[in-house]
Order: sequence, then structure tokens, then C-alpha cells
Amino acid sequence: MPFVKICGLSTPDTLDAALDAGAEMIGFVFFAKSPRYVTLERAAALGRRVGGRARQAVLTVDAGDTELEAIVAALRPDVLQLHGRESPERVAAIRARHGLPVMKALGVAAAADLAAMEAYRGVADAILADAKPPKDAVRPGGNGRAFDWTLLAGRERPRPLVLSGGLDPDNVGEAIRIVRPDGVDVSSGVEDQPGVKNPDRIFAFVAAARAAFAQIHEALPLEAWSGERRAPRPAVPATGP
Ligand SMILES: O=C(O)c1ccccc1NCC(=O)[C@H](O)[C@H](O)COP(=O)(O)O
Repeated sequence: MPFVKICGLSTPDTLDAALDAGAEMIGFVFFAKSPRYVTLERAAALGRRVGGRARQAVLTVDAGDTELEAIVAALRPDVLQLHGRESPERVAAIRARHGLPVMKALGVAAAADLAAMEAYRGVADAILADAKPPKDAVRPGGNGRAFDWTLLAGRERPRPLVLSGGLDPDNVGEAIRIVRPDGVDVSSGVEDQPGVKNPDRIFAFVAAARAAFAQIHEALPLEAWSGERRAPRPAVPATGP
């Protein structure tokens, strides 16, 4: 079942919007230079408000063991989203240490970047394909920047694959139809300005993503038939004289 994740939530009303809209996963950002940064205390309070209605992901960037320990102890998250330069070995170590699923973010700008994903196959529980940040960016993600989705279309790639980067209520349907991901993730596209989420845009995003996922999953059986070699139909027995 594909899922919709709203990342970078930091207030009760926008968290409620994500939950009421039906997002299956929400994310808290633990990167101090981000306008979406939340303290442990704030994230824990928001986490209590979730009350099991969605999975909680915590987003870190090259966090050390002590920081991760503190976050996991305070929040008991469902997923660790690693958005830095964590190597496959580091991802494996974090996963083993915390016993939690890891979603590894990887930047995509060219076909060669898909090869980098291979190194994480069987190591990360999911790959989050994101745009590469601009050269002068202060954060490695959450920049509202999209990449060429056709790079991922019809290619062999690790699964589950979550699509992110520059998605918004107007383009998420097309992105889903092209990439056919297992989930989508958004931050900037449901904001009025960096760090300020807009509940109406959250509702619009979840609805648009849901509609597109429903469409591609309805289409699946027909696509499967088109490539299939069908057995010849049995001859209709002749009847009558
Ligand atoms: O949101 C941030 O500020 C952030 C900071 C550091 C690393 C990652 C960050 N965000 C990642 C995301 O919110 C999403 O996973 C993804 O990059 C999509 O973001 P956007 O293009 O803004 O929708």
C-alpha cells in the first residue's frame, strides 16, 4: 500500500491537518539549521498528539550515536530517516543498534545516481529519492527542488522507493504516474514559506497523491496483461451438423 508522508511538521494545528488528511507518515526534522527544526521536547509533545494515527519518522543529518540515542529514547519513532552522507556501513550500524527501519535519502540528478542506490539495497529498508541540493544550500534536503522524474521511470531500482523533492499538490499526481513510487514525501510544497505549513495545501497534497495512487493501481492489471504471452484460445468445438 503506497503511503504519503508530510515532513517537517512543527505545530499542533499543522500536525492535525496531516493526520486528518490521512497522511500515513509524518516527519520531524532534527537539523539545527532548518526552519523546520524541532527540539526534542516539542517533537515528543507532537508525537504524543499523533497517538498512533500515523508512523513517525525522525530526520537527522549525519547524526552521531549520542544524538540518535537521545532522539530515539525521547520519541520512540517508527522510522529513522537519514538525510546526510551516511555510508551503507553506517546505515547498517544504525539500523542494528536501534532495531528500527531506516529510510536513506539519496540525491538524484543523473542516471549515474541510480547506481549509488544499489549500494544501499538490502541495507536500508527504503530509499528516499530526493533532488540534490543547490550548491549554496544550507540544508541537504527540504529545498523544494524537483529532479527529472523520468530518470526513475521504468528502471530497476531498490524498493520500497519513496519519491520526494519539489512535490506539491499540483505536480504530485504526474510524479506518481511517471515514477510509480511506493510512497511520496513533501515539505516545501505544502508551505507558505520555509517552515510554515499550510493546512489547506496539506489536504490538497494528500488528496492528489491518493487519487494518483488509486489510478495507477487500478491500471496495473491491464498493464500486466499487455505484455503477457497468452496461450492460444482452445478451439470452439463444432456443434450441430
Ligand atoms: O526540511 C528540512 O529542512 C531538511 C533539512 C535537512 C535535511 C532534510 C530536510 N528535509 C527533507 C524533506 O523534507 C524531504 O524528505 C524532502 O527533501 C523533500 O523536501 P521538499 O523538496 O521541501 O518537499
